[in-house]
Amino acid sequence: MTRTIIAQGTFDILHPGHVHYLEEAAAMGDELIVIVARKANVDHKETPICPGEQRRAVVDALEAVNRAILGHEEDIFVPIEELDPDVIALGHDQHHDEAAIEDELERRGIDCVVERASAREPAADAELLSTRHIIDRILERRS
Ligand SMILES: Cc1cc2nc3c(=O)[nH]c(=O)nc-3n(C[C@H](O)[C@H](O)[C@H](O)COP(=O)(O)O)c2cc1C
Ligand SMILES: Nc1ncnc2c1ncn2[C@@H]1O[C@H](COP(=O)(O)OP(=O)(O)OP(=O)(O)O)[C@@H](O)[C@H]1O
Repeated sequence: MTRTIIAQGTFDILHPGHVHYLEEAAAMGDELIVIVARKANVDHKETPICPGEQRRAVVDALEAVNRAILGHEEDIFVPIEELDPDVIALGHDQHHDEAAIEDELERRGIDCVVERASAREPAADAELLSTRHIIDRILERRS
């Protein structure tokens, strides 16, 4: 049986940290589906620069990713109910609480475990492993 993994995030300006996360998530099973956050749900940091469909299409083009979809506008558990994954792979710094997600999965009768992925260690000196850091660098260099 196919083991389906879900990863999620904003994925505004891609960098090697995203690739690390998605490759690690893909290695947890057979099929990786990525839920790309809607702008309205990115409320814990600055609004993404790139439109949602653009963010989705670029993630969808990555080798580790079988399919990327735009998330639900209001209820983040609707796509999970539809996709019925075996594992939700949380990013190393995602603000979501594992126990709260597990409670909601149980409440909705979804049999799925929650795993936490690791952070990418900077491979080279000047590697920029955060969208915010890339934007800060652009502002610094171009202003
Ligand atoms: C299990 C799970 C499912 C998610 N599904 C959706 C969704 O359907 N729609 C959406 O806009 N965001 C969804 N998200 C993304 C969260 O809203 C997201 O973590 C956040 O907005 C993106 O921030 P980040 O890139 O800092 O992780 C989901 C997150 C998790 C953990
Ligand atoms: N350096 C990294 N190593 C491993 N995973 C990462 C790294 N950077 C981001 N991720 C993961 O990729 C997913 C999407 O991240 P997100 O789009 O928030 O990018 P970000 O670079 O962390 O953004 P920002 O720096 O603007 O907060 C999240 O699950 C996050 O944990």
